[in-house]
Amino acid sequence: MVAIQTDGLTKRFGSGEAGVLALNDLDLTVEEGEVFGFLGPNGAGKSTTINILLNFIDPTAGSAEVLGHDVQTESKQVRQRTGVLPEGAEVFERLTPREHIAWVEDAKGIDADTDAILDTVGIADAADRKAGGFSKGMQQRLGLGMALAGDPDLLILDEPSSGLDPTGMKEMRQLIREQAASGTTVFFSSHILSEVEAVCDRVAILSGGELAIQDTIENLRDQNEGVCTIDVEVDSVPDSLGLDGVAGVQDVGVADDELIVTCESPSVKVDVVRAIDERTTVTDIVSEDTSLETLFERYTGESVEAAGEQTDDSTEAAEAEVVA
Ligand SMILES: Nc1ncnc2c1ncn2[C@@H]1O[C@H](COP(=O)(O)OP(=O)(O)OP(=O)(O)O)[C@@H](O)[C@H]1O
Repeated sequence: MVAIQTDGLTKRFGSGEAGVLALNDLDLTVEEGEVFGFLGPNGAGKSTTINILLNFIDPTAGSAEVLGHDVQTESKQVRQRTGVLPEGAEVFERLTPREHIAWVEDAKGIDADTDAILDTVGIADAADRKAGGFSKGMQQRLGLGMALAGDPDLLILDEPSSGLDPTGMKEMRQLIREQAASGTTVFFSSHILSEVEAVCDRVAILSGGELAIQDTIENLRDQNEGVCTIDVEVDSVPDSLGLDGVAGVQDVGVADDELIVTCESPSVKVDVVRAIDERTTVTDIVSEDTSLETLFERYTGESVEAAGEQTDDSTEAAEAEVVA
């Protein structure tokens, strides 16, 4: 079944020359059980899309369904079955996390296992402390806890790692994976492309209010990778490399015990390694995939930095720590 479907979704703010076409004829499909990454530079229309899905704003044209419910006429059912972490989640300063979850229980008419949720998001120790003094990361964790209340079928997370430290980011990935494994569809927007790459089944890239592409990251790579290079380390370079007969090999270079082979497409790489392996012992292979960053830049015409990814030293250090 389809978790999110938009047909010709269009949103114009204002009119005339001062008007902004925030979304233009967006057709998006998110299957149930998927982890779906929603990407795009600042102003691409991501929040506008999410706000329409949650019926916070009306589309100018087109329609959208969430979990089979029309977002405008059946928004109550949509909200009942959807957990939302808005961008920069704000908390009620005078309420404790326990009271926040109780507030969601009231609003949605559901029962939640509050202790288990607060434990999952890592703020069980602060369950009865007023949220006024919470750090941004704790607020984000609390926001996520509120999204998880009632065991929703769909999680919509707007920049979920915003404000989280490296440990928090790692836990967020883990949690997204766990939610997906239990059957929950996860739809999230992010500027942190490594995060998207690590957890998503499919992505959509928005650019200027229009859908530039939606596909699996693998397919995007396959379609976009042209000429590529593979470095094959061998224990001794044979007199004849045996690569003349391999279709798709464009060039071969030798440096010490390394063969640098240029292939016309990624699918050639396997044949290259097999051919070399028949004549000598392959000790290492280095092959770089097209990164999501490259794809993002290709589809949006913007560099990731310009599009809003934080690439300051602290973020890079944090990411490195997470990967490690
Ligand atoms: N209430 C509004 N009134 C007028 N213009 C708006 C309004 N909300 C959004 N826009 C405009 O619509 C366009 C899309 O904005 P939107 O917030 O959806 O982008 P986004 O992809 O979520 O960006 P970001 O990554 O910066 O959050 C932008 O040009 C924005 O200025």
